[in-house]
This record gives sequence, C-alpha cells and structure tokens, in this order.
Amino acid sequence: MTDSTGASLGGGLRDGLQAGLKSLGLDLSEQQVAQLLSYIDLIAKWGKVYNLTAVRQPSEMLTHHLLDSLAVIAPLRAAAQGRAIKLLDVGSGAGLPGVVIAICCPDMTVHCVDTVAKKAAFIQQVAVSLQLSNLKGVHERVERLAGHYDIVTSRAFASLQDFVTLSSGTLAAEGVWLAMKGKHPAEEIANLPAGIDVFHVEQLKVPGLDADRCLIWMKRAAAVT
Ligand SMILES: C[S@@+](CC[C@H](N)C(=O)[O-])C[C@H]1O[C@@H](n2cnc3c(N)ncnc32)[C@H](O)[C@@H]1O
Repeated sequence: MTDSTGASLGGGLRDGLQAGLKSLGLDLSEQQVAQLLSYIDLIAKWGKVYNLTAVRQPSEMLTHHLLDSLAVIAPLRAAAQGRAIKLLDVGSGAGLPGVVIAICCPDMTVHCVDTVAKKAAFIQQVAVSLQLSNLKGVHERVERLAGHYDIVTSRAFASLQDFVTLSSGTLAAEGVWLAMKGKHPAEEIANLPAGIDVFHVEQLKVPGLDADRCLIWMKRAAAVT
C-alpha cells in the first residue's frame, strides 16, 4: 500500500493518478496528490471494518472511485467561479465524491451526509487524518436535514426524482443539484417532479474507465408570476 508520499506499491498508484489528472486537465499540488493517495489508503485500511465499499483493490479504487470522482472537479470549479461554496454530498458512503471535492477545492465547505453512522464517522476520521478543515461527516437521513447549500451532489445514491425530493430541504433558493450518473438517464429526467429544471447535461470521460458517465445539473424552475 502507499505511505503519505505515495511510495512503494503506491508508486504505481501515484503514476496512474498523475496520468489520470493529466488526462482530466487537473492541476493539483503535491500535497493534494498525497492526500488523494492517503485517502485510498484509508479506504483500503478501514473498508472492511466500516463496510465502506465493495471495491477493494487499490487499482480499482483509483479508476472506479478516485478518477470517477475527480472527473467532476473541473465542472464544479467552473460552476463555483471562485466563490466560497457550501456543498452537501448526499449518501456519500466512503466520501465519494465529497472527500475528493474537499481535497481538490479547499475553498469549498463540504458536508457528507449518510444515514449509516459508521460511514459518517469514517468521513470525520478522514477529515482529521488528512487535516481537511473544510470537510465534515454528518450522520443523518438527508430528508431530515435542513440547510442552505449552494450545491447538492450525489453519486450512486438514488433516482433523480428521489434525490431532488429527499434533499429539497437542504438546497438554497438559488442552489443547484449535481447528480453523477452513468448512461444518460432519460427516463429519470422525464419522471422528475414539476418545478425542477434540468439546465445542463454534461458528458464525462473518466480515464481508464470504459463506461458512460454524465453529470445532470438541476435547479428549481423560476416561479411564473
Ligand atoms: C450506493 S452508496 C453510494 C456511496 C457513494 N456516494 C459512492 O458513490 O460510492 C449509497 C449511500 O447512500 C446512503 N443513504 C441511503 N439512503 C440515505 C438517506 N436517506 N440519507 C442519507 N444517506 C442515505 C447509504 O447509506 C449509502 O452509503
């Protein structure tokens, strides 16, 4: 496995990560790269104890978790336009994509909510271990949470309909939802409740992953006066 510098077995992971970052056009500091590698280490170390993810091989974690989540960073940064965004990641599990966002976007405040206490505790542990003062794990069902988040994200959480309905109480009036999806979810879009506007669908290419990926951006439709 890796140490905090990504040495030993992590050398291969580090190379894979660097190649992926290049292909995604992401420029991260050495510290951020080291934090991403340490995060894989923490998932590998605590995965079984906390029952975090079915993906156990570090090389698979690199593509299926890290690079998949990293693919959202450039679109997110573009949306934030340098503003100090408050972001909620719903059903974050091991912290995907929330922890990756917290590492890559230190100006954003990232809360990861999960209904499983162990998973929220793991996020808290990651925040302490990686010294991420902008990251917090929240143990709660999202439908019981209230907030004014600028961006609410999810990955592998629920249908678009359930995602926006369950997290509606957490989104600021002018906030946006960002759902990470595989194939273009035409049926889910058609089933969205009235008053939800899909204003952008973005196709993604995840390095090393031969699979469809897209981002669905949604907001509340402006009320007709
Ligand atoms: C399939 S996992 C996805 C985890 C992570 N986002 C990922 O991409 O690997 C779905 C997560 O949603 C959480 N979850 C399910 N219902 C929830 C709810 N109502 N509120 C918050 N979390 C919920 C589960 O505990 C689980 O960790």
